[in-house]
Amino acid sequence: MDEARRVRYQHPKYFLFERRLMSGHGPALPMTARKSGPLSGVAEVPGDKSISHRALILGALSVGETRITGLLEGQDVLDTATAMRAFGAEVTQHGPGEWSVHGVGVGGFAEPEQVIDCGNSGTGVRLIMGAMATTDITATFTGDASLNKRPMGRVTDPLALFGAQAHTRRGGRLPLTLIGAADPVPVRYRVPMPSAQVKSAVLLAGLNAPGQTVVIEQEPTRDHTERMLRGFGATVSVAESDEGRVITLTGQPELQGQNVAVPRDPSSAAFPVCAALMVQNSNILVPGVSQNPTRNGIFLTLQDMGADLVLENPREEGGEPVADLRVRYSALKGIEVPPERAASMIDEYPVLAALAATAEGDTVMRGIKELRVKESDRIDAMARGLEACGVRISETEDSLTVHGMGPDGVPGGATVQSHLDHRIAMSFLCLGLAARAPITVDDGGPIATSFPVFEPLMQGLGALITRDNR
Ligand SMILES: O=C(O)C1=C[C@@H](OP(=O)(O)O)[C@@H](O)[C@H](O)C1
Ligand SMILES: C=C(OP(=O)(O)O)C(=O)O
Repeated sequence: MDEARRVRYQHPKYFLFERRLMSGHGPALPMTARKSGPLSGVAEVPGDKSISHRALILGALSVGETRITGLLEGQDVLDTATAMRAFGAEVTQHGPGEWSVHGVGVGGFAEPEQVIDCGNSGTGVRLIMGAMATTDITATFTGDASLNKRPMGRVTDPLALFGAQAHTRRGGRLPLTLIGAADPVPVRYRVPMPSAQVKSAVLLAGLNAPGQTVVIEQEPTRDHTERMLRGFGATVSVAESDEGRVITLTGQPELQGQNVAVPRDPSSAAFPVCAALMVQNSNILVPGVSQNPTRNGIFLTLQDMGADLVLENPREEGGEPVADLRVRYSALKGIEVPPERAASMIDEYPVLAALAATAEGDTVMRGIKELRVKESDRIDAMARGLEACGVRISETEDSLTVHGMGPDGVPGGATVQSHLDHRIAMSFLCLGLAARAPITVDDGGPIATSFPVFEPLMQGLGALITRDNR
């Protein structure tokens, strides 16, 4: 058995999840959440998914050793680790969350012998396509049924400007083969939608192009790639202009392996935090969560809704601002979420929509069109699921309004479809802890892509969540 598979099989708890995700089909894993007593205790959520992908990819593009602690061992990140091995890096797990990468240097990727299967991960496939697009090699990428529906033209279009060629029969979707540019040229690219994945793919491609690659984003999106590129030794400057945020990268640096301490994931933290705000009399602590300002929109929004959410012990860890989140149950009021905040909380709208159902009044979420091209169409998935649970919603192409029913008002008593989307599954399981009747999600398997310990962690706080196929 190769190293990649061995590492996966070392996680017996998640064996079922991973078997299913690796094969791309198999039995669904229905899960049910029931009305629970107050949640209490300490919720140590796993490492940040965005930073974990980047630590592996930048480690692979560096010379020398990168040591990573706190790596998220979710399936999305494990698939990126497997891909980095296929491109020639040595990636080793030393203990829980402790990994090392011996990189091949910028431009040093080898041509993979196998198809690169990124599973459920948009971040994985888009960043890896960027990282290989300016090397004279060819690779074929695929994913699961969800990823293979998602748009890849948003990445292959700018990569073509460097000289890379994408071939797909599926209208810009996976599976696709990317032929890297033999003589890459640097690029100036204005990202047409708020997307850190597109920005990052262009920056990673720019690494092996001579001269300066410039990426312009109209709205700031998560900035981990810029921060980490600098940390690995690249020259990256950021300037605000009338056009937006202008990021300039000097190509062909020699990146040096680094020590990366991955902070805990704010997107995962949002689930126990919102659950504690739905279940009356809850009081939990979520320590060491990243408070990067490009990621903290959900916490600001919860405070705007009236949440008793206190950031204790703010500090810097591994170059990221972090804090311990103390959350006490609070009766919330619906608000209009500032649309300019959308990019800083894009993955948190599903759980916010669930929480909004238990608030008093309407919660209006606008400027969220990007949610339609995530692991599922998240506006549709939340709208249909909430309706099934007896909650009234209104939606447009780029907005969702949830008409709150108050702390005890959500009927529940439904089975909701998760559409191979971890965040939809977790959001409805959180809502089920506060609804009058249990909520079942048809398939909790994908939760292992980003938050493999969700179930034991929530149970440890007192949440009544069970698997239904025992
Ligand atoms: O760059 C990243 O790590 C991510 C960017 C976001 O996607 P988009 O770039 O599609 O907005 C986010 O939804 C995803 O979970 C992680
Ligand atoms: C959108 C997400 O991930 P990705 O795009 O990497 O699949 C997510 O984790 O919510």
